[in-house]
Amino acid sequence: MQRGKFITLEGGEGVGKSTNLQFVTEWLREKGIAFVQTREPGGTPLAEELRELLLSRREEAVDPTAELLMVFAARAQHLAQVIKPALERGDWVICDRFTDATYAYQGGGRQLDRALIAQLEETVQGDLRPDRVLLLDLDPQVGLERAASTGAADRFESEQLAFFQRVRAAYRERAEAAPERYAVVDASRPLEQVQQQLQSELEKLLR
Ligand SMILES: Nc1ncnc2c1ncn2[C@@H]1O[C@H](COP(=O)(O)OP(=O)(O)O)[C@@H](O)[C@H]1O
Ligand SMILES: Cc1cn([C@H]2C[C@H](O)[C@@H](COP(=O)(O)OP(=O)(O)O)O2)c(=O)[nH]c1=O
Repeated sequence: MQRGKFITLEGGEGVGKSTNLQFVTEWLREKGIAFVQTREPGGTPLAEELRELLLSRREEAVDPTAELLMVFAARAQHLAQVIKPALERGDWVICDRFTDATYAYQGGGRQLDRALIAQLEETVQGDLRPDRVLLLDLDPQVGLERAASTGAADRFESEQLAFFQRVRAAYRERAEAAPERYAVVDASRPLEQVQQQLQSELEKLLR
């Protein structure tokens, strides 16, 4: 049995992740590919509880290292319960955010040491990495304006613009360092053009 493909969708706030996730899953359905759609932080009951803890706004300042460890705790559970079994069955996995978000938000945004993130990545994932990262890239000012129309701000969305500029820079830096694994999609273009590029990226995975 051939292992399924592991695809992740990444980007800052309001880049169009939800809209395009739907496009990707419709494409998978059309192709008749068995897949699991999931998200991080989350994807299992325990990991979803950790997500609630991570996203809820609170009086107490959250220590960045505590935040980082919670993200990886959720990820370990998600990998064991959902992602690895799916890939081993031959299903594809489409995940809304994964470890690139940790490099972007905890590494870029919170300015934590990338070497520490790499160490946890190795411990939690072994050599498992996404086959393809679809990175929706957008000026955070535009993204935050788009996101403002979709509900109350969570703990991350309440950060300042400079935080999201570091998030974007960290994502782009990762994509530039390993262009064979990343598709950088200019999300400032009309949706139709964004989805044309996504489709051609997905079709490459069938070869
Ligand atoms: N390429 C695009 N151009 C203009 N508006 C877009 C584009 N993609 C998404 N949007 C709009 O931006 C808002 C946020 O999109 P959404 O998919 O919810 O983003 P995210 O999940 O990344 O926060 C929605 O109102 C959506 O219709
Ligand atoms: C996976 C992951 C997410 N996050 C953050 C980024 C998002 O602000 C938040 C939740 O992700 P998400 O549901 O994608 O939020 P949104 O739709 O508002 O973009 O979790 C991290 O900080 N580190 C991580 O490793």
